[in-house]
Amino acid sequence: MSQINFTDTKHWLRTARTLTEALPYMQKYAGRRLVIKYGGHAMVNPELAKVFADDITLLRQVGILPIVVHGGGPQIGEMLKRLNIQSSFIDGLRVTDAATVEVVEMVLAGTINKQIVAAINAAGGHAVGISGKDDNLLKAKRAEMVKDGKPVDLGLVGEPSAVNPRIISCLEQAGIIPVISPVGFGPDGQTYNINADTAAGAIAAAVGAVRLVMLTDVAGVLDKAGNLVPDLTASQVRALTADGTISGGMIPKLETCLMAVESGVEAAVILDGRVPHSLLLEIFTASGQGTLVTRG
Ligand SMILES: Nc1ncnc2c1ncn2[C@@H]1O[C@H](COP(=O)(O)OP(=O)(O)O)[C@@H](O)[C@H]1O
Ligand SMILES: CC(=O)N[C@@H](CCC(=O)OP(=O)(O)O)C(=O)O
Repeated sequence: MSQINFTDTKHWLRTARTLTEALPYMQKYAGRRLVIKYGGHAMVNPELAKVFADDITLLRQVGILPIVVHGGGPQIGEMLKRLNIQSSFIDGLRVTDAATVEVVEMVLAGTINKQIVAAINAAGGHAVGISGKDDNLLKAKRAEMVKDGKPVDLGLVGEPSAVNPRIISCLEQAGIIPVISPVGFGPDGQTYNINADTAAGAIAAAVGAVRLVMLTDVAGVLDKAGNLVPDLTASQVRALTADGTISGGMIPKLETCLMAVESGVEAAVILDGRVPHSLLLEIFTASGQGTLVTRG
């Protein structure tokens, strides 16, 4: 519905018509938490990365509480290649040995986390980067996977066993945007590689987020003919998974969306991170973007 040019956030904010359109949504989301999963594929373009930082900053400036949980799968892959460490995925999850988990933590909690933090701060926001290890944010246990009736050993892949969101509240109270890398730790101090979608979903559920937004590199969930599916309920997601329409990285993404909406998050959205300002378009306009997942 909106014909406004979204390529410049400041222009967008100055436009009275846009403000009129956005105001009810600003009021709806004011003071509420929005968990934004920023996928590794969505962050490879530096111009889009700047736009993302602008949008996150803007959300905070209008009184919404964004929590960024980031991935970095392609960037981990590049570093593993440089180090001559072989890597493979099963149903969207990286099989992770001791050498791999070291690289995962280095790339996610080091390079990528700090890039995002620096971009938000350069955009005029206040961001602090943490990982799941900080203040016990993400406790993890070894992930269990069964494929074709047989158990699959993914190594040091973790799934959240407990989320302690205290550090998030502390940062928010100080006006700071938390930027979280999905590295967790087990009871014995073992570092676990948690898929960023899974971590974002667990955090969204634990903090009572109003929405979980997943920024990725496709328009949303596509059907077998390649057309965008605008809305999905839990039973439809299960059917699309069973008939193979959904594969690879889309599997943990949709499983997470289901878990989130079943845990009280109002809705989860899979959005095209390649479209400038898709986040603002989704949050502040009536014409939703991507695929909206609800309990149904
Ligand atoms: N039905 C589907 N619709 C859209 N994408 C799908 C579907 N099935 C599998 N995919 C794959 O899932 C990918 C998104 O997952 P992933 O690569 O893990 O993204 P991210 O790095 O953003 O987490 C898409 O690029 C696409 O290749
Ligand atoms: C267990 C597992 O698969 N962990 C992921 C963590 C990063 C991630 O999820 O990044 P994206 O969101 O960019 O895919 C990995 O090692 O690639």
